Amino acid sequence: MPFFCRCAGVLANVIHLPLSSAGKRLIPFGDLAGPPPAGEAVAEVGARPEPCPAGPGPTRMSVTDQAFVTLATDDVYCQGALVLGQSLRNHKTSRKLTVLITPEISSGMRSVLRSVFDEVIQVDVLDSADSVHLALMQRPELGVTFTKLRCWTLTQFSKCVFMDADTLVLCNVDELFDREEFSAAPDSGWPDCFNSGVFVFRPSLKTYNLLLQFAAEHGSFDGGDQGLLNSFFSNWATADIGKHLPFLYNLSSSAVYTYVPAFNHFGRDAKVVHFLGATKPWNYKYNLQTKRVMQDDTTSGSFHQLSFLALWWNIYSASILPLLEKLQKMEESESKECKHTFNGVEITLKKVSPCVANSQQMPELPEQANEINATVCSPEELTFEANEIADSVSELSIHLKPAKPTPEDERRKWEEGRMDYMGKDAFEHIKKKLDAFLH
Ligand SMILES: O=c1ccn([C@@H]2O[C@H](COP(=O)(O)OP(=O)(O)O[C@H]3O[C@H](CO)[C@@H](O)[C@H](O)[C@H]3O)[C@@H](O)[C@H]2O)c(=O)[nH]1
Ligand SMILES: [Mn+2]
Repeated sequence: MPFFCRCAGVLANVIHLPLSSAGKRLIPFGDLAGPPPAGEAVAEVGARPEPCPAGPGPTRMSVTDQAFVTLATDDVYCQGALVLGQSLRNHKTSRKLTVLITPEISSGMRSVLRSVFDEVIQVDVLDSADSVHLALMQRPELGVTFTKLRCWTLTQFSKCVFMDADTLVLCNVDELFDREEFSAAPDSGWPDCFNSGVFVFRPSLKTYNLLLQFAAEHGSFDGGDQGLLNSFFSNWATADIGKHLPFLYNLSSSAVYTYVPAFNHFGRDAKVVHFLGATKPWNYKYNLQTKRVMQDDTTSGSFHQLSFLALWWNIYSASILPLLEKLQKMEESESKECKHTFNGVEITLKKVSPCVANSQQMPELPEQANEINATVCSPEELTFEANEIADSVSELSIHLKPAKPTPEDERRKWEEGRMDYMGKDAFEHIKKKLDAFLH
């Protein structure tokens, strides 16, 4: 059987569709915290009066002049946009789903986006090119987030909710459209500023032009859109509490880590999780069989963070991967890996031994969390299990495809004495080149 067929079989075997199993709301930490005390959800100041409904509610009348909007300027951020869009669909939003993309997005990815979003709209990149301020945040890549400002040009809609491609909704959040421009939640790093990962706005060319003018005159204090928008909507902190979204609508997964008691107390009502910071869900690897996120030297996370990450990957493997598969059959490869390759992105499905997988993941887990306890294998078991069930265990990861080295890179390598003696710089290859040159 060709390997891609076996991969498909593996997927069919191990992936469950937790989000479509109606009636169950996926709160990864719910079981740990026990049942909510009566009336707790109503006691929150400024939040919606009833708790997050359990699972998708009844289908609502669709509202065509309002939309959730996100942005992706490359195929990697598209993976995030797809999971966000799917999470909004899973929770039966009644609003349109729109994604802004830039010319760099591959045609394959565009067609996948079209199967999740109602509208895929191309815009040109706006870049702050403000390396000094971006360096302060240690995020030189965030200049392109100025492209977010393009969302004000979507004047076919009367009101929109912008959501970063690294956010995920945990329940229906259509009530956000009851808010006015400019509503946003506090930033966990500096709560007198809002975080620009989730905000309510009214598209308007007038506002758009004012924003561009403001950007040209004042720049952004952090080099990204968040600094600019905070300076532009500068009375957010003090003017109207109605424009302060509860933190539950933009729960930064890193804040969970800094105030654990608050998270334990309020976290069950979280509605939107935001994976802000340099490490995104797609930088982790995911074990399809155990449904757990794996860590290596470059990634880390608390138990709660890992639970949110697992939720992201659940949606990715259950709903997004099949769309990618439809588009492009996974290739057979000698290293027992299936790969989807898009413009600059490789999505890899790899067979691994379960014990190897388990040994890499989750640090210490709370005792109650037995449903996600790691399997501990002795060396004998390891050999046995690797032989017996390696076939049924798969690992999923998303990578940036390494860019081809330029001729300058190659020359520098030679100058620094770092030749690839065993590969393309092996004597036989050099001889071939010389022969070709001489003849
Ligand atoms: O190369 C990129 C970078 C960003 N984005 C989009 O812009 C958003 C913001 O970038 P992100 O990496 O999510 O930034 P954060 O780690 O969330 O950092 C913070 O700082 C950013 C810059 O000010 C703000 O845009 C964010 O909302 C704020 O949470 C993403 O979600 C994407 O929608 C891209 O499409 N391509
Ligand atoms: Mn973000």
